[in-house]
Amino acid sequence: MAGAEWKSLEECLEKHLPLPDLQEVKRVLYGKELRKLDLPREAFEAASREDFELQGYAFEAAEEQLRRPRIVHVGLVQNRIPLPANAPVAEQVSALHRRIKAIVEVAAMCGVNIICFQEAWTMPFAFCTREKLPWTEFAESAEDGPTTRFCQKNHDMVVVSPILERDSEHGDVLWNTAVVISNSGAVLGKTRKNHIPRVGDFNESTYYMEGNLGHPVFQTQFGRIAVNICYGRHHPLNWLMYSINGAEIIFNPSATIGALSESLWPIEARNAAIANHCFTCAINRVGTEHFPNEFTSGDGKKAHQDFGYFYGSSYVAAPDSSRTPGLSRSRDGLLVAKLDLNLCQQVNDVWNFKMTGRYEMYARELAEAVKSNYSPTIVKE
Ligand SMILES: NC(=O)NCCC(=O)O
Repeated sequence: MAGAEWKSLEECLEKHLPLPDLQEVKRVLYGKELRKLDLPREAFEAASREDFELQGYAFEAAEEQLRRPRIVHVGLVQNRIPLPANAPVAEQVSALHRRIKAIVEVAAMCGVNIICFQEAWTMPFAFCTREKLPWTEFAESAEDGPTTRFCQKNHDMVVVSPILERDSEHGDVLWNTAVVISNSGAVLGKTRKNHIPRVGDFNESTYYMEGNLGHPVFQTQFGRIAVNICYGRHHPLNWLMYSINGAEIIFNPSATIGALSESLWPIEARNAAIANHCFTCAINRVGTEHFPNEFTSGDGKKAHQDFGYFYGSSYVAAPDSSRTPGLSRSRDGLLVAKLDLNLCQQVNDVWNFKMTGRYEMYARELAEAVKSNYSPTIVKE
């Protein structure tokens, strides 16, 4: 499995395919070609100074007679942890705040309205270790913890800030949470990871339970948004419920490694955008994180001190099946995408998945299927 030395699928295709083949391959793999955004020169200069990748693409919709275009610029941030996982907790958090501040400033230059960071962005993804300290010390209040206060200084942007939450008002319970901060600076609300992985080194059930807040959708000045945290992307019903509640953009802040999921990555969020007539934004962290103590995961493999390679490759997908190229597999990056939310309804009117979804039939059948005395309908000779 390639690490940082293999830069991206896109770079590989561009290097090896003759132009006519490249165009057809891209048409099939990425849908209709997106226009590159003309981002300000000073944004590229700042990105280069700060050593992160900056890319921008526009998703266009047809002109309508009765509705004006509903334009929103989203920003997706992927990054490495700047300090090693054994550095003092407060120093790690401060270093991540500093890193993200530099990227958010460039997002502001690019006119980003809604920005989303990666899953548990204030910490190393330490849940593989199953150790409690020091990792539980990274947990903070969603309402007024230091990271939420940091995100409230936000350049008139809505900020989606996925953190490890400590809910001190309710038994000090920890959650995997995304806080949504309005562009006014107010905390609009929070949402919690609904599906907790029990796969490979992803031992997250040691730290928190499945989310108990359902599928909230946040009405922002720029559109209705929802957050489907990482492993939730493998669950089509999770995407569906955010969409049924009216989400036009669903963010998927993640932490996932190449050996486990890289072949699933380009498919799942993109399929969700198609199936639910909405935009989806898939974000993954970058690099290999090393932990002080060895751990095993009951899979017969030798004890090890790292998770494997987080392959970045963040991208945005649209309801018409088009998608941006991914950010690189190896560098920190900011992906800016200009969306016209009118595309959601336009694609809905063409494909009618909501109208043809037969949800009442599935609701009835699922209500039966979850009963303990259910026997599956199998017709036998
Ligand atoms: N963070 C997380 O839920 N990772 C699980 C692995 C995956 O979904 O690819």
